[in-house]
Amino acid sequence: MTIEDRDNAYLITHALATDTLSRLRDVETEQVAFRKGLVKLGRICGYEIIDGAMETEYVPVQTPLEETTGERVKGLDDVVIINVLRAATPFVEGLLKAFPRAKQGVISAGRDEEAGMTADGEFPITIDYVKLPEISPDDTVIVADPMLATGSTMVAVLDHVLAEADDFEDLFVLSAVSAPDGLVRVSEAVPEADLLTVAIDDRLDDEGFIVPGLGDAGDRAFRTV
Ligand SMILES: O=P(O)(O)OC[C@H]1O[C@H](OP(=O)(O)OP(=O)(O)O)[C@H](O)[C@@H]1O
Ligand SMILES: O=c1cc[nH]c(=O)[nH]1
Ligand SMILES: [Mg+2]
Repeated sequence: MTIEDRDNAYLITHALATDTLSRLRDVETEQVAFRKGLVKLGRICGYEIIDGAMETEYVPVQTPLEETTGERVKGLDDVVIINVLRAATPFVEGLLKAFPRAKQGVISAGRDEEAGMTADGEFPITIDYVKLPEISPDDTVIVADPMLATGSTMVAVLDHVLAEADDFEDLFVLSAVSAPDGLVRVSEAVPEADLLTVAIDDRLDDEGFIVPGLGDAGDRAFRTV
């Protein structure tokens, strides 16, 4: 297992995750490679969640030669993945390779960049669209967004999730890169969530970008700059 406990977050330290993230950070990585990198990182993170957080059970298996004992992951059908539009879309595509039968939700959320960051280090968040599946007590809920900067978006998203579901097996917030301030904001607002991230970076700049970070993930994946 390559998930390490770091105070209020769990770091996904798989070598392929850090390798992929390093390529995503590179300013020379162009749109297609960037998008594919997010897909790959989502798949690796999905496998790590399975390895680190899901139970297995022993089951009898009849091979073509004889009966033996196999080990299966429990609860693979009881997974809900919530895609925070838009940067999470390729990340979620990768996660779905690990959880192909997941129920999916979508929340469109955006920071009001023109309003800018408040003195408290938050952004006003606009939520345009919310469509969530039914969340059951047995479900592992994964809210995916590659960037956790001030945490304002994630807190707003989790408000919607928790308004519709208060009973679930686990609630994971999965990101590729997180800023320390964002991790603290989300863990204080939603203590029942476990925060999983591939990297915890140094700081936020005056515009609320993660430094060193990887820039604007949505713009790089969707080529809107
Ligand atoms: O932690 P925060 O300070 O809230 O910032 C993180 C958010 O910013 C990005 O989305 P953005 O608002 O750029 O929307 P986009 O995905 O459409 O580009 C990112 O994908 C997060 O959703
Ligand atoms: O650094 C950041 C902060 C918010 N959103 C991004 O895409 N990148
Ligand atoms: Mg963006």
